[in-house]
Amino acid sequence: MLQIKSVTCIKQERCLFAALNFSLKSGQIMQLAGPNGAGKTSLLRIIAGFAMPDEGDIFWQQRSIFKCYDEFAAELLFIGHKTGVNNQLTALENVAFWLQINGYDDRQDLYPLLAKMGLVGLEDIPVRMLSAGQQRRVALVRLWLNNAKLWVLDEPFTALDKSGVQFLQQRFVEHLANDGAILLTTHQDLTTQFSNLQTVTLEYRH
Ligand SMILES: Nc1ncnc2c1ncn2[C@@H]1O[C@H](COP(=O)(O)OP(=O)(O)OP(=O)(O)O)[C@@H](O)[C@H]1O
Repeated sequence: MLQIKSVTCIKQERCLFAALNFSLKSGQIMQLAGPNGAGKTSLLRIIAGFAMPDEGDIFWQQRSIFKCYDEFAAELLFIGHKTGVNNQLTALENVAFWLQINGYDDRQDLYPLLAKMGLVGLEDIPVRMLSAGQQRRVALVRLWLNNAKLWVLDEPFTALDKSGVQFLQQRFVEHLANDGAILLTTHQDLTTQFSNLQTVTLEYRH
């Protein structure tokens, strides 16, 4: 499904990683580990096609993502550090917008979806007035609103409480069972036992 071939990244004359190789198949989850500054976000951004590697290439279904980016992008859901949520809008308005751009029926009842993420009573408040964890919950509603096969998630558990972390991992299980694949960074251990979990660790290189 996804192959990282011989990928090198250099930032400010520091080589973050060199000739990195790994692959991810459908049904698999991969945790990218490593200390602050090791290059995890840089790698995720390259894999999502937002930045070019200094060397190497990323393949999706055997083709370079840089040569078939539109097809790859249609299969990708990237949720990064910045939540991608419009802070001026309410949670409900954000979700209605995502539904529209993903071609879903935007007249459906959105309240149950927000309730799933523990946002009952907060649906109509501008997102900027929510806590960091609540804002992240709004951002993560997107995991229920698309058919992307590959999820690339940078620190998805940040600011979530225990129940949020658990709920998110249940969603991961569903996605993997539907032949999806997940690549994520997290500084905390996953609490769900995933049978198809792989870990890649980036060391901090000086
Ligand atoms: N846009 C940029 N321009 C220059 N240097 C950058 C840029 N983005 C990141 N870096 C540098 O690249 C290195 C790796 O950063 P990156 O964010 O990929 O690390 P990380 O492993 O995700 O860290 P963390 O665990 O703290 O999120 C850091 O030393 C950082 O200063």
